[in-house]
Amino acid sequence: MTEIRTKICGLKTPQDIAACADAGAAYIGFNFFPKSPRSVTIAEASKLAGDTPVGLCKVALVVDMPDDELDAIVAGVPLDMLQLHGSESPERVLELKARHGLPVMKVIGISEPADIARIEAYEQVADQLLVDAKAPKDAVLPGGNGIAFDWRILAQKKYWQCPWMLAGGLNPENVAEAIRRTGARQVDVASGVESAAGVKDPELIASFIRSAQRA
Ligand SMILES: O=C(O)c1ccccc1N[C@@H]1O[C@H](COP(=O)(O)O)[C@@H](O)[C@H]1O
Repeated sequence: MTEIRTKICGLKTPQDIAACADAGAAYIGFNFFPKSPRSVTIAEASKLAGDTPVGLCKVALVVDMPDDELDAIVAGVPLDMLQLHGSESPERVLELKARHGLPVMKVIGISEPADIARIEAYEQVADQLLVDAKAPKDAVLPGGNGIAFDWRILAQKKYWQCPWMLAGGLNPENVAEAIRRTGARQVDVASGVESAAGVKDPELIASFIRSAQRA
């Protein structure tokens, strides 16, 4: 059986990093969206990256970020991957891959079956896809809202040409069912492993990863 790989997003403290490493996460996310309760500065992320064990993939989450700001992040933080969580075009994905020499994971928001077709424009240019719930129109955050989409929509998917990850409203209670229903081999969570907005809970992180790996 293939191992399920987990990404824990929005880490802010060395304890968060240790909890993810101890529990066997494959990826950790540093959030650079200023309005998020999970956002970190370049200096904070740089320190956290220094505390991260080798082998744990360090992902920077950015949303439609201008070049000068992203240049500063990439210069200041040792990263392994960029996560584009805005309305970045396929051309922008290619541009950022070339500019920074880092793999890019492009997020596609899903709320109805027609949204699946949007993935096709990215599967040949992105290194990974993150299939997340589309944020409600009035939401402050474009992700991290703890909202799941109807996983049956993914039953209509074909197999994409790059690895993909499932996100949106996942937590220790529902992650195993989400994996079984969608066939995802990688899962991502932010709010579902927190005791309060932006505060990660080591027990919930461990429980999430255990549940995913036993699915
Ligand atoms: O987590 C955030 O604050 C956030 C802000 C802006 C864009 C994306 C964000 N989070 C990403 O969304 C997924 C799903 O979140 P959740 O598990 O439903 O809370 C999360 O894993 C992040 O990649």
